[in-house]
Amino acid sequence: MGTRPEAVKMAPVITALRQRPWARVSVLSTGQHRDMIAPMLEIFGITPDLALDVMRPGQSLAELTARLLQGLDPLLAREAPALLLAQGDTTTVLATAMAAFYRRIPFGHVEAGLRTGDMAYPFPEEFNRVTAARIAALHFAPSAGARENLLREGIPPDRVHVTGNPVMDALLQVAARPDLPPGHPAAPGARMILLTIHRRENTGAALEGICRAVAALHDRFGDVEFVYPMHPNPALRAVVRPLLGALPRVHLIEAVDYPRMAALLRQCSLVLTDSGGLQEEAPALGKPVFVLRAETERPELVEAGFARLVGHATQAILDGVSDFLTDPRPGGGFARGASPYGDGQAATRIADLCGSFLGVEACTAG
Ligand SMILES: CC(=O)N[C@@H]1[C@@H](OP(=O)(O)OP(=O)(O)OC[C@H]2O[C@@H](n3ccc(=O)[nH]c3=O)[C@H](O)[C@@H]2O)O[C@H](CO)[C@@H](O)[C@@H]1O
Repeated sequence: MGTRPEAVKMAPVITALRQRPWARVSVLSTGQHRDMIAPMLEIFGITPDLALDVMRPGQSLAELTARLLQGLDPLLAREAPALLLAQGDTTTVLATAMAAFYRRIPFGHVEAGLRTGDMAYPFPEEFNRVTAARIAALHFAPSAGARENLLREGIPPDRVHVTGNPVMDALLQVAARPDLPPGHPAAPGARMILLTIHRRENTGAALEGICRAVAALHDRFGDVEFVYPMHPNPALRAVVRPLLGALPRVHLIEAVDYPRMAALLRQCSLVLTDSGGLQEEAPALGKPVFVLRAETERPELVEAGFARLVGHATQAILDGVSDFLTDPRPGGGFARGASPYGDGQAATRIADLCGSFLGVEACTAG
């Protein structure tokens, strides 16, 4: 794993595998987002066993991929795992799948089959996940739609399993903790909107467009407070601070740890985000989502009415969110109900499937 979302989604899988008598699990952190991954793993009581140090200032995606391959290969030669797992669509996942291929180690892909159908969007993630799927021996699809995408690409059906998304396992476990911290202080009766923005395509003019919509909503609705845990990327902060920093009911805060994120999700009335994970998490806690992207690889959320795709244009966001805030219906016209991403038992299913793939499942009986 290399980034914060990989940590949150793999933590339940690591825990489930570690409970199997047949499994010896090594956790490898590639260091892609080292500062964000370590605290996330700590929440789940996980410490990486192996670590790479691949980040260099200003390096290109090609350099990062090359450095990952060079770092992974000797580790795979030494550890010689029976199975290698990675989650999602980062450069770490692409390089892990390729390194496994070169060493002829079976690769299992968690969160398999998400697609926009556009290689350029999101960039480079669509390429990363399509390529990882070509290599994978085992595909753990979060939804029936994701499975269909893989079958359309010619992946044999017996290799594709709908497990749900382990983000559900992580969220439901953490949100149920008795020591969940408080969310963010807000005026009595205020409606809180949780905002996060971090995707490559939402920088520069796109980010400005989103911030102008937030500023206009702030001025239009006096009972609304925004809480924005900011991604550490300085390029994002340089745009956000001048546009939103002085507004009294827009709270720009540092990135929060996962229990605090669960508390903010519980507290909020609405989520505005370009995050994949938050799109999946918000409906699980009954919160509507406006997706600040032109396309989503999670169409089931939009089709079932849990989320609306609103892009980054100021007027579209302003109109969409204003309609929601003035809609008298409960939930503002958004759907509420069972999440399309499962019941919080994805990790157990993934561990079971790894066991049967390796032919050791009999050892887990009882
Ligand atoms: C194209 C795309 O959609 N790709 C996604 C992308 O990940 P992402 O967009 O989901 O990433 P983030 O938004 O960073 O968040 C992730 C987690 O961090 C929590 N969080 C957030 C802010 C904070 O202050 N404190 C927190 O605790 C938050 O609740 C959530 O669980 O790559 C993943 C890896 O392959 C993919 O799986 C995933 O499809």
